[in-house]
Amino acid sequence: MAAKMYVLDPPSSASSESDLEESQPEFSEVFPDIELDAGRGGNLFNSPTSPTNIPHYPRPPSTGSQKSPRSRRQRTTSLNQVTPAAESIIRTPQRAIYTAGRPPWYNSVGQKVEPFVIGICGGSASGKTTVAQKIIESLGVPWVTLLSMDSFYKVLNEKQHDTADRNEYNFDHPDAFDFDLLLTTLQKLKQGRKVEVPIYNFVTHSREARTKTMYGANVIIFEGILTFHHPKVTEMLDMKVFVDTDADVRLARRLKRDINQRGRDLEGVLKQYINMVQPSFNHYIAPLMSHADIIVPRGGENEVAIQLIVQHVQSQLQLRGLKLREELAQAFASNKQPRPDSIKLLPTTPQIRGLHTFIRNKETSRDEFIFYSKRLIRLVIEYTLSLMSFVDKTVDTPQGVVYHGKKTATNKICGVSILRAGETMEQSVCDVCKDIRIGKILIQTNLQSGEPELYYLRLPKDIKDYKVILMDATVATGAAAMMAIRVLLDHDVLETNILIVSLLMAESGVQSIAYAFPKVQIVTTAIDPEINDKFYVLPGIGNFGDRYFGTEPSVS
Ligand SMILES: Nc1ncnc2c1ncn2[C@@H]1O[C@H](COP(=O)(O)OP(=O)(O)O)[C@@H](O)[C@H]1O
Ligand SMILES: Nc1ccn([C@@H]2O[C@H](COP(=O)(O)O)[C@@H](O)[C@H]2O)c(=O)n1
Repeated sequence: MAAKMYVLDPPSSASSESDLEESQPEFSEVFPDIELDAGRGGNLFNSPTSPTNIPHYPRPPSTGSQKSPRSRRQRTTSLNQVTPAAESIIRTPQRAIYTAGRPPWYNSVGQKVEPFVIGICGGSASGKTTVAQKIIESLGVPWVTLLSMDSFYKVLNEKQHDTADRNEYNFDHPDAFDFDLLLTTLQKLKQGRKVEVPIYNFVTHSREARTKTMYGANVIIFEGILTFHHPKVTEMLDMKVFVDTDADVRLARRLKRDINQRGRDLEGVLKQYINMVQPSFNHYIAPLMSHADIIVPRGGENEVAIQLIVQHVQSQLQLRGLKLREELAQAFASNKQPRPDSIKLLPTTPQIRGLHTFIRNKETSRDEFIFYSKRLIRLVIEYTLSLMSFVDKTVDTPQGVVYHGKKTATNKICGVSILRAGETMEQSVCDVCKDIRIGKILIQTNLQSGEPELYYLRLPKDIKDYKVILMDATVATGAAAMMAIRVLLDHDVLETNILIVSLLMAESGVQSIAYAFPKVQIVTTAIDPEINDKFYVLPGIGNFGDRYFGTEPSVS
């Protein structure tokens, strides 16, 4: 399935422009197009509808200019985006759901697998962005981050602004760029972490107030006129591509683009080109060609060169590729390990076994299934709270007598549900933690690869300061739970501050999580011994989400 390029405004899948006036400042989202219902976290799924049974409404192809009802304008700003697969957008009257997600970017021991970084360098209007778009289209991987060097133009002072307005400021000199910011941004992206990328406005020669939130991906493309200028940046590139297009073609394209899109006039473009763009190209940019692994003459129309690049990237991705679930399923299957202390199993009382008997019974009606699941959820959530640190608190009773009590050491507790099944646990956590904030992570299984993929996330912006109760109804191989934990760690949540909470876990899943993330507490009401070749827990409860939301496939 080919990933298609969509330039959205608000932007495409994994990047979001965080606009100070317009966005909700308390939450950051990966897919801002998804509209959540009002409330603490919003309800992504109006049960019983699941994303898999909502019809697909592919988005019509974009022309490349960013358009939304919020701000319709021509592209005057730097281009940074992460691409979703086009066919994989579900549109309902209320919301859009992206159904192509990011495959695991970590291995079976929880360590990150670095993305493949392609650097594209070349003169202005040589076709760098076009080449990048074509690579993305052909790559067929669902999650690619495209970072543009334009975002890192320095902020100008008043005098420099006047110079720029007279077309006399040299934007083609290395000094025009903030290489420090560029370096840290690229480093963070390469580590899979969240970054805020400036949005550059070519009309005003300035950064916009809003930024774009971007995440590392399996492939990162970084393009710009001086991509290979800084040795530390060049070091980070796994593949260096130079787009070599004739100067007259570049000038012709630039004239058209700058007049149509960047608010310039003919005279100004020519003046800037002759005095700065051309000399800087000859002096700084053209010599960078010697760093390139591949030179692409003529740019985007050179299909052969683009296919060669794509084949190389695909083979590199395959080398790093993961059969994560399979690996996890086998990791601890034959190798019986003692359970680590981080695993907190509720005492297996007759009451707990009784509740399990209801929800494991295939004859249990949906109504009863929901009722008894809710009871069990409440117990596991209360138990989770009992694992928090408590401090002494003394109060006066209405009788004027002192009571020496306790209170939780922190009020900064946040719930994060792994959609869809984890959402069933939200109400319970809201019932026991007053005013708790709820985040959401949508992870689904890719039906072709069998691997979990990250589709959407919405987390409180300051989540790093919180203890996080991460909720999923069941854990089998642990692949999805590990993905969610990885997301939290990438948002700087401390491993010691994460508790993964489930009704039922498989022994090997528990072991995998505990081994990969030893400081994460794992809380559950039962641990089953096996998983089958479809990665279902045995004896298990079947598909919890399907039974709870009533979306079980009908048996004819
Ligand atoms: N092969 C091509 N044929 C015609 N126009 C092109 C071609 N490649 C790029 N362009 C146009 O030239 C301009 C600059 O291309 P772009 O890919 O944005 O270059 P860069 O990123 O190097 O500045 C854009 O307006 C684009 O539409
Ligand atoms: N305020 C600015 C900033 C940059 N430029 C020109 O943009 C060119 C780089 O962008 P490409 O998309 O062409 O790679 C560069 O050559 C600068 O001269 C500008 O005109 N105004």
